[in-house]
Amino acid sequence: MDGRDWGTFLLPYEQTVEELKVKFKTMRSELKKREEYTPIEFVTGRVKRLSSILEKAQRLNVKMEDLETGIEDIAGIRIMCQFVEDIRRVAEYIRARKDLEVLYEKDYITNYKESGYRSFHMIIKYPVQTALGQKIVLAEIQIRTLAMNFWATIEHSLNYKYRESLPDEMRIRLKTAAEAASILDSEMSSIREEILEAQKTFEENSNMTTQVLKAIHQLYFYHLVNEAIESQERFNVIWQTQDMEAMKELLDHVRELLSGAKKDSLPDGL
Ligand SMILES: Nc1nc2c(ncn2[C@@H]2O[C@H](COP(=O)(O)OP(=O)(O)OP(=O)(O)O)[C@@H](O)[C@H]2O)c(=O)[nH]1
Ligand SMILES: Nc1ncnc2c1ncn2[C@@H]1O[C@H](COP(=O)(O)OP(=O)(O)OP(=O)(O)O)[C@@H](O)[C@H]1O
Repeated sequence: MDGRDWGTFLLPYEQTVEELKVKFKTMRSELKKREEYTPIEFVTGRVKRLSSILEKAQRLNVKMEDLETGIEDIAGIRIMCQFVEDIRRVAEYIRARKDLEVLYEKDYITNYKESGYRSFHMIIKYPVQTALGQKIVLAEIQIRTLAMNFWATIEHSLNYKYRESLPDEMRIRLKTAAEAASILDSEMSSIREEILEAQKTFEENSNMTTQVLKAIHQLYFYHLVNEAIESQERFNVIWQTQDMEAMKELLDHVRELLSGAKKDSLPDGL
């Protein structure tokens, strides 16, 4: 091992992790304010411990002088999402950023690892402004769902690096647990789709109801009193049954009455 000052070596990585955490936490709160929904649930980050850097360098045959390029995750952040679909959205936001450059991506969701591990990884180049000037460092961004994170956290604590020494039975059970987490993600996504669909239908129905009531009210302005009363009675019946097809027909009918009345009320010659 060389005699470099390891504390100083890690400084730009520490700054990178702090800056990236702030940036993605800010993105979370901004999106929440703008769109009421944010694809980012929470963000964590860490600088790899020296012992882990050295162990990985040995494992990957990276020379000491090549650590900065050979170990890509000395600085790492992790973005947790509620739904699998959110992961693609977050990746899009990252690709569009001007303050970093995506070097490459690893899609362990489509191509999950032998262990069962699922996540979306991006390796980025990040320019960090140090007291000595700009330094470009590599950093890893892991994007995953809460379920993927639950699995990976537990599997990590069971020491994924030494998986080779795990009994086969344990390996298989961990893989089965990863499948279960993936099924949970799919199920939550489909429930979410249905909830969004139901919310949309509710919104459309409530808009139509408002339009019908406004249109009936307008009939009085054109002295179509009988038509207004008859339409209101039809509305009352439809409202009880919540038959939105019939509501649409009523809306069309009242609109026809209104456009006829508007034509009749135009001055001669127009
Ligand atoms: N818990 C868990 N995490 C994993 C697993 N595979 C990868 N990871 C995480 O993803 C990171 C990147 O892994 P890889 O894409 O395989 O890249 P790598 O750094 O060349 O490979 P490693 O030697 O596994 O670190 C790792 O440093 C871990 O944080 C796994 O099977 N289980
Ligand atoms: N990109 C990341 N963002 C946030 N936390 C991470 C990231 N990568 C790893 N961690 C976490 O940091 C802790 C220490 O892990 P470590 O630095 O040994 O890295 P590892 O990625 O798990 O392993 P490897 O040596 O294979 O890269 C673990 O709790 C791990 O889950």
